[in-house]
Amino acid sequence: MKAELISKAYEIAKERYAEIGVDTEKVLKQLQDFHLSLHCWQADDVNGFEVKEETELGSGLAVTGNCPGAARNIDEVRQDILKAKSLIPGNHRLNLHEIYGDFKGKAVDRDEVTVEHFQSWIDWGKENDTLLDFNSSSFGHPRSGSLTLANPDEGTRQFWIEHTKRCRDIANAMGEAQGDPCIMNLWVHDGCKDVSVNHALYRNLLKQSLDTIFEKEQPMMKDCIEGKVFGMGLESFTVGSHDFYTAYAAQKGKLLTIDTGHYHPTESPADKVSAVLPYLPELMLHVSRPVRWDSDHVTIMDDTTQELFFEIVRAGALDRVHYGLDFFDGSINRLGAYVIGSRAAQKCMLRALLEPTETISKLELAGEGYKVLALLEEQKAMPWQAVYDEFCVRNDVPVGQDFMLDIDKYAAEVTSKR
Ligand SMILES: C[C@H](O)[C@H](O)[C@@H](O)C(=O)CO
Ligand SMILES: [Mn+2]
Repeated sequence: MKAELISKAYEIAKERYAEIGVDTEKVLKQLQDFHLSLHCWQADDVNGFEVKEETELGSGLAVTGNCPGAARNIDEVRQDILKAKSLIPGNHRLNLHEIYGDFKGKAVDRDEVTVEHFQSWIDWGKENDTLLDFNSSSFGHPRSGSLTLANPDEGTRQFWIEHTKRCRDIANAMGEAQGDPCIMNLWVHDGCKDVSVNHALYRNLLKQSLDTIFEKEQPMMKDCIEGKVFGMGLESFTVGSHDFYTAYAAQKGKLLTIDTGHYHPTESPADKVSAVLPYLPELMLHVSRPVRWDSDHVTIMDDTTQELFFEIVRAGALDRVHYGLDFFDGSINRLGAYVIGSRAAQKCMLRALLEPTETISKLELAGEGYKVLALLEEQKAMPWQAVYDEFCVRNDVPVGQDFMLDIDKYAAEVTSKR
């Protein structure tokens, strides 16, 4: 795209926004401070680096598609993530699952993992100016079954408690090493495929497990807990539902993870922001896109995502939210998926930052209903894209669809040879 054209369009956009009281230069600074946490698992279809017998992902999760070029090892995941980062404006964090440890070809069971298995990631983060976040991994293991932390079997439950405690130690060490708290997410698939009568038992067990896991103070990490409406093969009941974790987080001062793919089709994740923030310290997002039974399609600028970012900005909660991504699609170019999803999340944030919220809020409080509607409608066609293009230019990344050229080149030179 022609640099001159982009700059002209931006200058016009800047004036248009100034007319409604919005300072695009200030917004560009805010967008620069908006850091996504890129999920490592999009690079290799949630495979990870454990030495294991071929196992299906399972545990309520599934990745479909066989687009060639998936990363096959730690070097390829790192290479792809750096490539993705070079095509996404701004600087972003990396979100690691425990199964992505540097196990060096050795079988390390989940209750044996230590920070040593993540030392090379910590070093990589430093070398590449990338802060790390972390996740315990309860899926895709011979002991995953349908119940982990809520399993009535003492041995199985203790195995997963030990795993999760170790993950907190690792997250805390990451936080210490990077001088910035590591955000550690806990999601377990625990649930039932069919009708069951022991819901209270499972939930009490999950609560007890969480209490044990969280006993140790870990100052350089933050715990977040993520509910889900159902998982594949676990359709009838989810132990860690949204209500369960919201209540737990409120009582214990933990962060709640809102995964936009984890709710009923007509339930609004955006509406949860102002509902839970009076009770919770902070939120973690997993920005994704549900399509029927799948919760993990690539993020796009759909209404759900846009509304979520509007709600965060309108609530004045920008610095109380952590912005993780959580989609995985093995049917399209994986690097393309990273870039499309990340840019879509940024654009939704940009549009929210460009809203003349104060003006609209005053009109609403003055009872000027039609003007509120009118201004909100007008925002939809304001030239926000020109501001995003300028953001790309200032960050020295391809503007608009030009990133496809880089992705095709990378596919030809790198991923097609895998
Ligand atoms: C890899 C998983 O998607 C992730 O850990 C979890 O956050 C989830 O959303 C499960 O549906
Ligand atoms: Mn998630």
